[in-house]
Amino acid sequence: MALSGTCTERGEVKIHESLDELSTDLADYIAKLSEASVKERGVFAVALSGGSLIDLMRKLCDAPYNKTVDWAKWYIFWADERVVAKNHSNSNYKLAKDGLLSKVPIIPSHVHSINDSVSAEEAADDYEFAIRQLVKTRMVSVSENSDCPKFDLILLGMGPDGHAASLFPNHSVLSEKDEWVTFITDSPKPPPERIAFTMPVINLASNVALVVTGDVKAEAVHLAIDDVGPDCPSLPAKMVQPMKGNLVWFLDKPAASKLGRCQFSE
Ligand SMILES: O=C1O[C@H](COP(=O)(O)O)[C@@H](O)[C@H](O)[C@H]1O
Repeated sequence: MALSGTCTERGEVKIHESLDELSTDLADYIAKLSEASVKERGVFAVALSGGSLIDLMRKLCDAPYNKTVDWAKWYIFWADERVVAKNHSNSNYKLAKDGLLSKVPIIPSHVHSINDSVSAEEAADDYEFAIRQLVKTRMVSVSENSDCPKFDLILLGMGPDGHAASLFPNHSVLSEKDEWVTFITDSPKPPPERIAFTMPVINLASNVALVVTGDVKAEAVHLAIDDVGPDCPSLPAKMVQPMKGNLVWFLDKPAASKLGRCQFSE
């Protein structure tokens, strides 16, 4: 069973006894959001990341979710992508295709991957243009006070350095306010060329989940969630603060091992 604690500005924090338990809880959370969104808007616009997240989503491919989720209503995006060919082992698209998308009946034309045959800058521009068209048709919802996209769910991982999507600590793109999709060519983690949703787009989503496992990430989890005072470095994961949406952290015990702030109850 997950131990759950609500930390006011930092969202709900769920700590799991095992990766198996976390995967079940994550599948349940995504399935419930999908059901609510399809009921309310007729569609579910979800942005994926790469890394360990996709394997942790694996239970969605099994019963009951493979049958109960309304896959035909899903629209898939990437909160970050590496600018490599789609069949490259570094591609977040390939990871998701192999681990999830090829195993459930998602409509291929609903899968919005990046153009990988251009530069990172052009890929970011192309992707933003594609999202703009889908915002016009409301396949992606729009925020109340701007023309910005409001994804039903953005699923993020976090690196040991606190990076989320491909937004790395101290990088200038962290302060990007005008673009929806940005690019980098100097990622400290290979491959160097990547695109990512900007912080404003992440923080306008209706729901954001940060899915983080392993003791190598415990210090960054502590810095991102606990109140560590004014000297706390500005971590991308800490900057994930949905303005009106809900934030949920899915952690395993090793990732949560340095957390001090939350009081948890079963
Ligand atoms: O490079 C990336 O890393 C992060 C974290 O990956 P993880 O394997 O440590 O979970 C991932 O969320 C992001 O999508 C990816 O491009």
